[in-house]
Amino acid sequence: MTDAGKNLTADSVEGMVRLSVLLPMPFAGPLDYLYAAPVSEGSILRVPLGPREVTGVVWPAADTKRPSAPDKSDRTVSVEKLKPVAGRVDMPPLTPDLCRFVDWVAAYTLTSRGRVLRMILSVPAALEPPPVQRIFAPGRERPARLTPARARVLDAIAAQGPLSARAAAEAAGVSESVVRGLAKAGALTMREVSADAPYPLPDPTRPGPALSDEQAAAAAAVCGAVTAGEYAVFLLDGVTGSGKTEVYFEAVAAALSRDDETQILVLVPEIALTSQWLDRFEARFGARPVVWHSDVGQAARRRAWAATARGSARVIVGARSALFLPFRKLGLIVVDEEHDPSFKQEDGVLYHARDMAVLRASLGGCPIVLASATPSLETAVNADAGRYRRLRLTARHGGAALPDIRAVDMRRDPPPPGRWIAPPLEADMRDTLARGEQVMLFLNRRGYAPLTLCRTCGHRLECPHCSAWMVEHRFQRRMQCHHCGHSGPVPPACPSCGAEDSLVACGPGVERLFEEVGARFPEARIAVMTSDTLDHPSETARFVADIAAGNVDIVIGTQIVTKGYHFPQLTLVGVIDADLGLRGGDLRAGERTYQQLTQVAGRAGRAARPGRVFLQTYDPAHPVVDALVKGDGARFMALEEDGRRRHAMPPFGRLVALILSGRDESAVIETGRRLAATAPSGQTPGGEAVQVLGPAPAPLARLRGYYRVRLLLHQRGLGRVQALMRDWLKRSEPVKGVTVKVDIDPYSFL
Ligand SMILES: Nc1ncnc2c1ncn2[C@@H]1O[C@H](COP(=O)(O)OP(=O)(O)OP(=O)(O)O)[C@@H](O)[C@H]1O
Ligand SMILES: [Zn+2]
Repeated sequence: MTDAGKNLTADSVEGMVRLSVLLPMPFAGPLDYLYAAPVSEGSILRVPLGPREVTGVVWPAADTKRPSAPDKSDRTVSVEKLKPVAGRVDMPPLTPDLCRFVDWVAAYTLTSRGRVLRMILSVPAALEPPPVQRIFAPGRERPARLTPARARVLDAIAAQGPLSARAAAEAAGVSESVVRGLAKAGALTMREVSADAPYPLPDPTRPGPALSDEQAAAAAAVCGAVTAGEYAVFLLDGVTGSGKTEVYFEAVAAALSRDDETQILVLVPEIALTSQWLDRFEARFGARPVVWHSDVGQAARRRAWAATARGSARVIVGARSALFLPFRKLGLIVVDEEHDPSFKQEDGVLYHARDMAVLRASLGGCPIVLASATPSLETAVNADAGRYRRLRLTARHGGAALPDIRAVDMRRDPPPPGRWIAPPLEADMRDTLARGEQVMLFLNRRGYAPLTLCRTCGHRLECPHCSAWMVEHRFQRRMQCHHCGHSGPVPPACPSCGAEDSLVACGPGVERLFEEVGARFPEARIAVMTSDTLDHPSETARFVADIAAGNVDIVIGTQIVTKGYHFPQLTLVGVIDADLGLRGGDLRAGERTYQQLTQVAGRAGRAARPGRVFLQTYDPAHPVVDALVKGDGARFMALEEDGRRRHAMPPFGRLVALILSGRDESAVIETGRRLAATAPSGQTPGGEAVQVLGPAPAPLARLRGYYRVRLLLHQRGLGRVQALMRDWLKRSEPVKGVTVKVDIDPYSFL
């Protein structure tokens, strides 16, 4: 890429050009700098800022169509005051559609463009020249003295090709000084190469499985759009185990086959990014994709970022932040498990990765596939309206039946006191194990018990920093707050009344369930899968391989087990508390519980033998339970849709949450009062009714020592709310020390 790009953004100023440069920092708009020559938009530069030198990007003029955020313009600064650019970074410019994406995300989420750019330039080290590595190859001289150690080094390099000193020493079982000695003697030559080996290329010409008619039709539709290179949104709506992954792999193959440059992004919920998925990809394409998520180390991040920017990384699979990677030529996006709540980012810039992925596809002109067995209502409504194209897979692959789901009425068939598995589930567990098949028990609660209280005085163990109970983790012998991570030893006596041996655990967590299962099935091999026991991907891989190989009889897990696993011998799923997600009554509680239980039920009977699912519930008539038992998800979603439509709730209306927090409770309350006093009400210019609810203490009224208060704006219609929100926020100053977080389209109401 040369400087003589065609998108010049600069005015000439006495031989120097004026460039508008956006910095990855929270303040409002781009700043102007001078440079000796025009530079293409998107180019990455080093510029002075006060005493520092920082990275910035030559920014295109605002897109007139975007919902514009008023920027502090820098245009008024006179030329003499502008500083020159310090230098250019050797990296291809960000593409025009990526720059526009930053503008749109910032405008939509009501944040500054600089903060969004910071999510793109997330790996500063990737902008440095790649680290080099010294490798040693055979030289011209024969060493005068050929000791056995030296001979082994020469043999290793002759066999394996050029090696680093460390690798050669390891291969020969000698110290590195032997390698260096050979180099000094001229028997080896040293050269410097980039430490980043290129990623192996996935091969799209390898044959995939023979697809069923339904699968083939779905794949053809997506491949058509991929080959045409045009924006289209597909909803791949297929029951669990129907081969959605196989279908989108075909689209990946089509995108790879287009040319040598097209890149593909697959977004998955973080915990679904499993070794099983990666193995499947590798089996299909002969190479692993580039992986991007929070557990990827610094060196791998740097390498992945740079390779994405340079275009040499072809397939990237990642959690939501992968959406902000600097692709050169994006030709396909897949969002797997599109309904998953973890696509909503709840820290920093609050965005929904699925929605922003659709935006990115539309700006970049590429197709996007949203895949799910339980599409979100948002997506389903878009599909029904014809904005998205729905592709259905109605059957499991290879004729496997969907599992038989039944409710266990806990009022009629309760487990004995202090136990959590009801008799009908226990009986089926015995039969299943006797047949040599596997059982999965699902309980979405980490730790031993959700609550510990004192039998003598009724005191409950609470987190000192949050309005939340401390959760006992018996495996680690500690109490833990699941909101802030605060932890401490299990107290020997009640901290309130001092009574000894008086603390009792209330309710079940997975660890307690483990205890019960161990006592009732002493012969069974039991594994507990939670984020506590699987804190590293390699550990998860081992666990999963063990289960798939049949070395485990009973798997007990939290939501971590619901995502995408395929265990052929697993035929029974027991949901210990099907009502758990329905309590609390947030807007999407029913929808989310339906989705989660469908996913976990979908792990049962995926291969030759049929599956059964037991839902333990105190309310078998609840519409969610009823829909699962009758296999009538469509009716449940229709009901849900009716309710939302009637109340003009998303996706038929809009919500914006304001979350106020600060150390001083009265300052937080006062800020809430001010915001309420200036709140919009009545009708928007578009004629949609708006109403502001609150301020009210957040359900998590204290978090990490901060007091929290919430307000909720509800607009009965889908007009844009951003301008209204900006005006409102401008009208009232928060009290000093109070932060106001704006959450457009909130998913969490805590
Ligand atoms: N056409 C096919 N030929 C051979 N195997 C297939 C085919 N389609 C699907 N399978 C296999 O069936 C199993 C289920 O498929 P897959 O995991 O793609 O389904 P899914 O719809 O993504 O499932 P879920 O939503 O439950 O995660 C996998 O082991 C997959 O390899
Ligand atoms: Zn806490």
